[in-house]
Amino acid sequence: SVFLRNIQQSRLGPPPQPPLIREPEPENDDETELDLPPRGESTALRAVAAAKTGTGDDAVTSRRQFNKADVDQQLMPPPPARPPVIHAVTEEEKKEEDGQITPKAPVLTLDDNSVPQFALSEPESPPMGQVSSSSSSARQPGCSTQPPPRKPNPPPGLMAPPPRPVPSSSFLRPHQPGSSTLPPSGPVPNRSPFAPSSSSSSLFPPPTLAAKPKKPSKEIALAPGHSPLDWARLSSDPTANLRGLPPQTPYIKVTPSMLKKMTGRKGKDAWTVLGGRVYNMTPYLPFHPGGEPELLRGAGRDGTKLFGEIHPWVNYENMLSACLIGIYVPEEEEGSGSRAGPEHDMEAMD
Ligand code: HEM
Repeated sequence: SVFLRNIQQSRLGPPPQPPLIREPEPENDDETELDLPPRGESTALRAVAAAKTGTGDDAVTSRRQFNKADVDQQLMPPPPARPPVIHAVTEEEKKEEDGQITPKAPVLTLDDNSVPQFALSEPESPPMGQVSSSSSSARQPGCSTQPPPRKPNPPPGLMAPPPRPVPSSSFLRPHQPGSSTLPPSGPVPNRSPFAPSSSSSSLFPPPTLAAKPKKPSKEIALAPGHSPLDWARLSSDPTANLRGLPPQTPYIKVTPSMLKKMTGRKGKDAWTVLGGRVYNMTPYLPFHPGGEPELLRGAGRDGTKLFGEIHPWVNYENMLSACLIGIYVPEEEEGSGSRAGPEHDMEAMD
């Protein structure tokens, strides 16, 4: 059996060597600054031991690793000092300490793994390389209302930041002594609907068709109980005698000589002619929205033209139906009688 075992060993060859477990090379030389046992050093020590005692691939590999770690340590410059963890005290935290309750902002810290954030609204933020170079002035943009530190000269090896873009609009240009913040002088587009425009595409009417400025109203404040509604109630009352004539007096013919005496003065009623008919305006005087003096302008004469010039829309026939005296007739017809007959269309009015 010993013989057979030797034969098998000679056929199979030497037993396989255990695989060399190589520890990963240190990628971050920062750890050499810490108290942790440097892996590169332990590898180098093991390589030295292997080089002294053993031969073969293991020893060669260990020697190669030892040389590489040694060379790396000599060639690589020392890493930058690790910046301390910065806790930027925000304004909110200050207020919170004072007892004020305000919405809490998240605590922002800077450590090795955090990437400094830059916003376009903070053009004064230091470039990326300056965050770790000046740890005392490093702040997270937006954490404090204090202005960011003055931008120092970039350290050697860092490119200077690009110049700030100059706004193209003159409105955004910062104020300079001697310059005006007003828009640049020049023709300003006039958007008035009445502005003269060379184009005919405007939807506004031409100035000639635009509404004219209205005259100031001459309406007066009517006395209590003399509103238009009060007049409508009074004029519709059949018991009220608004004609100023004896009751049951028929419609009469009124000549110009008769009319001119009825001016509303000297104890006389105010008669007027509107559309060929004679009305007694006396009971309507305190109800006239334009005032008594205006109404009296038409008394004792034909007020048709004057009435139409002021308010042609007013329906005088309905409003003064209870104040109708008769019809307006020329002087020569007066002798035929004061009572107006059917030939004067007074019957139709009834
Ligand atoms: C003939 C002589 C008259 C003259 C001079 C006259 C004058 C005036 C004036 C100046 C106004 C004010 C208009 C304004 O500025 O808004 C007015 C309003 C008025 N007048 Fe006369 N008026 C006369 C006869 C009458 C008569 C006979 C009646 C009734 C039938 C009448 C009924 C009215 C009414 C209802 C208003 C208000 C019109 C409105 O608010 O739209 N007026 N009048």
